[in-house]
Amino acid sequence: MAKPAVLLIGGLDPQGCAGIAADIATVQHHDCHPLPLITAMTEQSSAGLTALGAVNTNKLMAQYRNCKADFDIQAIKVGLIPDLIIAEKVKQILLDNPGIPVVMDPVLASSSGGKTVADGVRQYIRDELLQHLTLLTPNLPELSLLTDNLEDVEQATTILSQKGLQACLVKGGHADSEFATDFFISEQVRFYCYQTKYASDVRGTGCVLASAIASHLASGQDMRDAVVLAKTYVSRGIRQAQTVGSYRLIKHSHEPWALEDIPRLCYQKTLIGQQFNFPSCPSRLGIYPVVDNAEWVQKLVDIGIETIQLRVKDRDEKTTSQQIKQAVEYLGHKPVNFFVNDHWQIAIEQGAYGVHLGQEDLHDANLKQIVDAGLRLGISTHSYWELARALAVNPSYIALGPIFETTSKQMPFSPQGVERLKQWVTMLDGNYPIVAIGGINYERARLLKPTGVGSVAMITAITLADDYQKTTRDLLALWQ
Ligand SMILES: Cc1ncc(COP(=O)(O)OP(=O)(O)O)c(N)n1
Ligand SMILES: Cc1nc(C(=O)O)sc1CCOP(=O)(O)O
Ligand SMILES: [Mg+2]
Repeated sequence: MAKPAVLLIGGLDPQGCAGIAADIATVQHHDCHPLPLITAMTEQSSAGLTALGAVNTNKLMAQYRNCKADFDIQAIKVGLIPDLIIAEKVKQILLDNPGIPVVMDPVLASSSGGKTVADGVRQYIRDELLQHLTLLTPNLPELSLLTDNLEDVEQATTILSQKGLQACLVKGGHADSEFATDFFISEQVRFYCYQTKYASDVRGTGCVLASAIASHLASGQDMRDAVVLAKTYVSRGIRQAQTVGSYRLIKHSHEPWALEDIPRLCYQKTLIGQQFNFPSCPSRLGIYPVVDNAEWVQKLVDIGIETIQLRVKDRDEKTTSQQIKQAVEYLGHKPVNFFVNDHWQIAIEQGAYGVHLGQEDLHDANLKQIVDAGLRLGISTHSYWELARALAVNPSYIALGPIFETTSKQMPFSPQGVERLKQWVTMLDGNYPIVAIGGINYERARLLKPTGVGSVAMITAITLADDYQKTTRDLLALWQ
């Protein structure tokens, strides 16, 4: 398959640290093809930016037409716009590519100091370009410059969205002593992404972040995943930063991420950095049937199942409560990891071993109450941003699904596949037990075993089996 082409509109830093040079390296590392369109031949050093060096617009447009002639542009990243004439050409290019994701890192002042872009450019970005962008990634000073010194981040981003901006990622949006926090806002969703602070002396990080997001969008990723993946890439790059000349630069690499590289995600400012300490559960939870009544719990535990979930849906409170109570009473002191799906209050009341919650369930659940009651917590994930959300909660295990196509539940996620599961097992190894779920039967469980995943959960493979006892025994023997 052809590599997605990403048009990079920005300035050349002849020292190769920021701007187009950083963009090219990033896009290439994301398996996309960079189309560098240079707006300015800057003169800069560690002492600052001394000249912007806007290029001739006829040359710029001739270069653009050449790119367009041979490549199918899948995303555009915009960086330095040195003057108004170039700004007008950038608008022309954006209008020429309707429906293509556009990420803009508004370079309004060089991080190394010195010359800044003309005042008119700032106004032009606000009045003429914002409405054509998919995402803007300002830092706090840039956000302030674009909104006439508004201090309040949420108010400032609201103003930008009134100008037609679709989404904004404010870097360092809520500066805090321990964490570096970004704020993402779009019409559909708003969230905070936070991480322990890394060294701040690394150059070109804004360019790398925006180019990485553009690359993920070019590859068809969801915006939330593009943001979380790009932030992970930047964090790892900063953690492994290398000294080059007078600078510290991001290391571009394909090495696996460390858990600390992934940002934590939450939906409320008050939850930034809030840690929970759920009790641990075995690192290998084994064969994990998910059933809808207490009778199934009894039948499967009698065969030797040690981890099981009661998932009662669409039943009244009284029946649900009775089912959970019946299962707990039957289990008594048996060494069984008994999880209750969704109904965390009843799980606490009845003294279950743990609770399983999905991402939406997390909005309503009182996690502190679950921790205080000593119950374990499992969380569903189906994407990287959901993983970032789960990590913020620090659960007892993380479920990834659907690994294969499932008929048991309608969901907007395509199958994750075996390779993705393998990647998560490596990444979370030793920190979080993983449960794989979705379309898993005996044959598929056999395929998943070499990934090292500690547990496979299933509904229909057992509950609709011709001979559920034989199927369960076979699965237990396979997972020995
Ligand atoms: C082990 C396991 N993994 C995932 C799920 C799904 O939970 P959730 O996303 O909350 O969806 P519902 O089960 O409530 O429909 C699960 N139950 N168990
Ligand atoms: C309840 C559920 N949650 C999933 C997730 O991906 O979060 S997949 C799923 C259904 C699993 O049923 P079966 O084993 O019959 O495919
Ligand atoms: Mg649920």
